[in-house]
Amino acid sequence: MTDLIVDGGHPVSGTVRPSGNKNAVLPMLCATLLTDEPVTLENVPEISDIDKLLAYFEAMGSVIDRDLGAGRLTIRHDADAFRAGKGELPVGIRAAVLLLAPVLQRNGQLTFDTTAKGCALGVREIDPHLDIIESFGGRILSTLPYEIELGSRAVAADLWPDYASVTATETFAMMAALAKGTSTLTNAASEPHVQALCQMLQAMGAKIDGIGTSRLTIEGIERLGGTIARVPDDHHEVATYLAIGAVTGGRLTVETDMGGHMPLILRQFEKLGLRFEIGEGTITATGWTREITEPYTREMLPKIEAAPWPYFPADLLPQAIGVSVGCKGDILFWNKVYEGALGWSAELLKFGARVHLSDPHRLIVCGGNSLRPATVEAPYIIRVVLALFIAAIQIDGRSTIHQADPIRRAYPHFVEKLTALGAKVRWQ
Ligand SMILES: CC(=O)N[C@H]1[C@@H](OP(=O)(O)OP(=O)(O)OC[C@H]2O[C@@H](n3ccc(=O)[nH]c3=O)[C@H](O)[C@@H]2O)O[C@H](CO)[C@@H](O)[C@@H]1O
Ligand SMILES: C=C(OP(=O)(O)O)C(=O)O
Repeated sequence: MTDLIVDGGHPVSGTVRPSGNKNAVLPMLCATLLTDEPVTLENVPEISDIDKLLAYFEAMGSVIDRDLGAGRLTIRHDADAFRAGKGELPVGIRAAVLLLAPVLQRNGQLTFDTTAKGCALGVREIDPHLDIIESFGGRILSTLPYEIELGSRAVAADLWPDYASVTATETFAMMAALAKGTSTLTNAASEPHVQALCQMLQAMGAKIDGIGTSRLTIEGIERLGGTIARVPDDHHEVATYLAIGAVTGGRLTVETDMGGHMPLILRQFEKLGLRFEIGEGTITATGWTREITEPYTREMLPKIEAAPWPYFPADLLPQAIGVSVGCKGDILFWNKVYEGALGWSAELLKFGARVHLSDPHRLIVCGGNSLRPATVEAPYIIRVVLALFIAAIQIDGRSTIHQADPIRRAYPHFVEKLTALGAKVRWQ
């Protein structure tokens, strides 16, 4: 069942709890390889990327005890079991690249031939990861497949990469935590999920300064221990549910402790006419004016731009685009991260929207159109399925989204959660 059938025009109202953040739980799971002691993760979401990662761990001989209902998972990698394992690195998930550092730290060598591509957003580079590994003393012996060796203990490094990469910062943290000496990373990514990984490493004994900033300093230690860590709620999911509630004319409350991370995100959706109420541990979408906030600078087009944290996240830009097709005015969306993240936007024309792709990074959506239900094709991009869904659910009548299953990578029980809130949506 890969198609989503959406009967739009019904209010989505009530209260929902978000799941754990995919982009936090994946590096946290990979970091469990840095110790032989058990690690317990709480608030673990039921998503397909985790299933792939756990299948790999099991094939390598790791011991996993997962309580799906409680969202709890305990994992232990005995040194010998993992060394002798015959698992293949998972494909179709970007997080495969997050296995390079901890597997090297554990086994001293690694062979891989996966391209570690997840969503089809353009080139998904592995160079920043390999640069970091080489800086810590790793040697690339061959390419395609890549054979990497880390003969002895990693040696501390000072790095200042071209840009703030989420997964490359996580690779840095996993190399530096066990390296000999003190390492620094300037131009570090600081997304909530990067912070969550660093906090978990700290709880395992790592000495990390600068969490949440663009400069990380890590004093390496000889061994890390087990811990119990909670995966943070997914701020992307929080914003997505709020958008769905608002565009359907519902009143939707999300219960979460992520409010501190949300001000800039909510402000971008407010530019599209969404209205919110902030409570103690809750955010409620209360309405949608459809009016786009006009800048005082009259010669400027209203715009929403996505870039590395603390900017508006690239993983929320599609959802904002999905809202905007129902607005009355014009607005520019600017993806400063990916060079191939907007090609799907022609699908919006099928709903009767008017969009203009200025270049691979910029899209102008012209509002005020009368929209109609449509059958659309989703690319292999999780958040674009949500964009098409948000467009569909605001329009009276039945729409179909083909190949919608990438949402299983990040939005657990999507249909069940929405059905409980009054949405008319099902898999087919
Ligand atoms: C498993 C995981 O955590 N995936 C997330 C991670 O992917 P990932 O870590 O792959 O994304 P990066 O932060 O490396 O950025 C992706 C690409 O954008 C380009 N780039 C990025 C930043 C920049 O300032 N300049 C620039 O050119 C580079 O081509 C880079 O390869 O971060 C992305 C950006 O938040 C998110 O969309 C992904 O969901
Ligand atoms: C782009 C995403 O994921 P990945 O990097 O895992 O493909 C995403 O979570 O939106």
